[in-house]
Amino acid sequence: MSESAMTSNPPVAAEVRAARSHLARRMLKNPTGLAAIIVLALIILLAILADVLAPMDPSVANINDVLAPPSALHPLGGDSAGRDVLSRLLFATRFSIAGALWAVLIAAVIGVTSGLIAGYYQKWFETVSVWIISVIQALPGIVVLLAARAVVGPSLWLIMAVFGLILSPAFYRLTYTAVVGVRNELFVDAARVAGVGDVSIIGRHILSVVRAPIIIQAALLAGIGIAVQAGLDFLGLGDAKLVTWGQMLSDAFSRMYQAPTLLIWPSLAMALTSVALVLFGNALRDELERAAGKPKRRRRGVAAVAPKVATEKPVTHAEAQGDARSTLLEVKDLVVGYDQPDGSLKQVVNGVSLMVRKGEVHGLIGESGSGKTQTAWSILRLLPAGGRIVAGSVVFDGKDLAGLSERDMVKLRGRRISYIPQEPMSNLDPSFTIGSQLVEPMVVTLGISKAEAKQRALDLLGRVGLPDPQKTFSSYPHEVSGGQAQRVLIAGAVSCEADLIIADEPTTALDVTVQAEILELLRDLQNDLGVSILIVTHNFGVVADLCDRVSVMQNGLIVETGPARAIFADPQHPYTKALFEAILEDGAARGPLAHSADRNTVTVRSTVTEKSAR
Ligand SMILES: Nc1ncnc2c1ncn2[C@@H]1O[C@H](COP(=O)(O)OP(=O)(O)OP(=O)(O)O)[C@@H](O)[C@H]1O
Repeated sequence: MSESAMTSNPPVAAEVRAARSHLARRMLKNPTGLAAIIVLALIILLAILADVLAPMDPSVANINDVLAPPSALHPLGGDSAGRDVLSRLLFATRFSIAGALWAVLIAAVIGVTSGLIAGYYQKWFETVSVWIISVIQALPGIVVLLAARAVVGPSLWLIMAVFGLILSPAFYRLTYTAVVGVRNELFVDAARVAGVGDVSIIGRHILSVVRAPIIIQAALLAGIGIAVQAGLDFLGLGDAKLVTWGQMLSDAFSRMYQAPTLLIWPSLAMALTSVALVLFGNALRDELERAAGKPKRRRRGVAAVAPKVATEKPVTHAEAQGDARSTLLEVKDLVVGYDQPDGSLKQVVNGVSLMVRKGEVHGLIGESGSGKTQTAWSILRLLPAGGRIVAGSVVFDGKDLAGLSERDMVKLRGRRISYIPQEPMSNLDPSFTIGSQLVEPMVVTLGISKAEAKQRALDLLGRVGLPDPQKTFSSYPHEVSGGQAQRVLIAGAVSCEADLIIADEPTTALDVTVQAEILELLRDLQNDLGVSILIVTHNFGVVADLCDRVSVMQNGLIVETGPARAIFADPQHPYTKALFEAILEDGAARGPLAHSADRNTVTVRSTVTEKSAR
């Protein structure tokens, strides 16, 4: 399948995620949503313009207007003290809405911030915040409010701030769950690898996912806030200096038999606002569900495998003559393990040593589950939760990355070491255009202006073979094919002029024809830029096509290492031989591969190789 053909068949989940970015437009097309937005906008407008619209001062009483019926002077009549009901209703709308919003704001700030931090960083913050949130939830809300009223006095703002604290667990749980769901997304990892800091990742990639559920929650809690505040005022516990719907209700209730209509206005205002808030929340949720259709997000699988201890030394081949390039990356005796719930350690890399020289393409090959990806992630220091470097060193350009602080690693990722992932689509955030995802790391990492970064991104998109860079720049990930997305990620990997690119099976998720094109692109870029590449693969065709040197991995160990040509010519380790037996054919050699004399005498039955040899 060609790239263009693939364009017509983008993954459904990607379409679905992109649809979220059009949520506001969809809400305006949803009749319930639109009606709720109009009603809420009108109510808020009345509250803001109360000073202008109110015919009288809401607190001025006139003995002649006590329980006065509606008239030209008092369109809604007078209350029990002879104050204008319409004016009071307008000001009550202002203070009731402001009180509820204040409580929701406090709840959102506390709940969302702690939920984001606990979900993203986890560890001790999660433990502490869960404990505090559980304590808040265990407190009987109304008792706390009454106690707070006794302590702080009849202040609307202080009481509603305490109510906001009581409401905060609702935001915390929502945000925490959403963040945990998205923090391990590949596009979040990709942003991290590109050198984007935690604050930017949280603000841009994580908050964008949780903001719609937060708005829904805020709408529903605002309704509750209005009801609780009215309840307190109704009981006479509110601030007598501020007119609210609760106070109006309390006043009307005391004169229910003389002037029952007084109950109607504040009740109507409360009911209308609460219903509009609930309908707004429901419409937003419906639109989200319609757009999401519960997309399945891919997560790294956790497979069970028996740990293997390093017992054998890798077979090493004599170095290629005249290769005096200096070492860029040296991994020594690397052991990676995952802490298990029973306290034991599951070892997945058992003492790997390998070396990548400047300007060299090094292949890391082995069967599925042999630990190639774990080795690559260890170099980037991006192991999933629970995983850690147990022993060994990862020396990059003279620095041991295994002992580097996270802050220093952030500076290194993207700038000095970049990453090309296995699944291009999952590594692009569906909510943002491709252009913005290329520009952001360049602005952060290279410190250049947005305009400069845009020009650079357009040049790179052209350089990686995308026919219409401007169009791709403005496209969302679901609007390009898998091959095009991989070209975009390759552009991203070279955008900050990294010295080392770690490519984790960069062609696995692609159609074979596209695989060949991507390998060709990598080869060209490597020749032009002289960048070092560590390529993880289980395909000898890829090694033959690209690599100067190769390390063969089995069960978390390197069993054989050396120049690709030497290993192809004379594999020593039984495992390497077995791998070759599985793929080599006896036919005549097809002739040199296109790019390098050092990589030119290998015969491999591989569509990829065949294509590039053509
Ligand atoms: N989160 C995890 N917890 C525990 N073990 C894990 C975890 N992730 C991976 N592993 C184990 O690490 C081993 C090596 O996995 P790795 O992903 O490095 O394999 P690989 O050689 O890259 O395979 P593939 O080619 O299929 O990607 C696997 O056998 C797996 O069981």
